[in-house]
Amino acid sequence: MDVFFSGSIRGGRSDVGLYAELVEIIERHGTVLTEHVGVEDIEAKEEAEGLSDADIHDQDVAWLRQADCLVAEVSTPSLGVGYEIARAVEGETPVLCLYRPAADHDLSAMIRGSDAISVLEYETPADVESELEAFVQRHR
Ligand SMILES: O=c1[nH]c(=O)n([C@H]2C[C@H](O)[C@@H](COP(=O)(O)O)O2)cc1CO
Repeated sequence: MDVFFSGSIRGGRSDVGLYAELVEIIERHGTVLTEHVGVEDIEAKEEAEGLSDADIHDQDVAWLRQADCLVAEVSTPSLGVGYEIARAVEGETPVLCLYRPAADHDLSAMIRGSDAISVLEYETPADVESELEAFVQRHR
């Protein structure tokens, strides 16, 4: 089972450690196509590999098409994450968003207000582990 994990990169990297923990939980149940989202210095690595913005976009859209479901950490707002969520919804790929109410930003109405998107509020990965596992298992 393939999971697309979305998390902020250019929107801000303050939650990168959390992304890595969530990726680790999901990887117990399937393949995370985008585990690079949880890698500390990913932009430097992509640059060293010579990846253009078009390469990044096209690869991510291909992974979105391949994914059985999408899990997004949405506490740090990100244009790229919002774009990936919207494309997943359009493609009828199940979407689970994880949001920490203690974060600096209120969750967008375009996420919380969508019937096609499930939102789980949490404080630490341990709080959300069993529901996250159940979501991933349900969409294998
Ligand atoms: O270098 C990148 N690699 C990459 O895979 N992405 C994708 C995956 C992330 O879920 C999302 C982050 O978007 P943003 O950079 O706008 O915060 O976009 C985004 C970037 C940079 O925009």
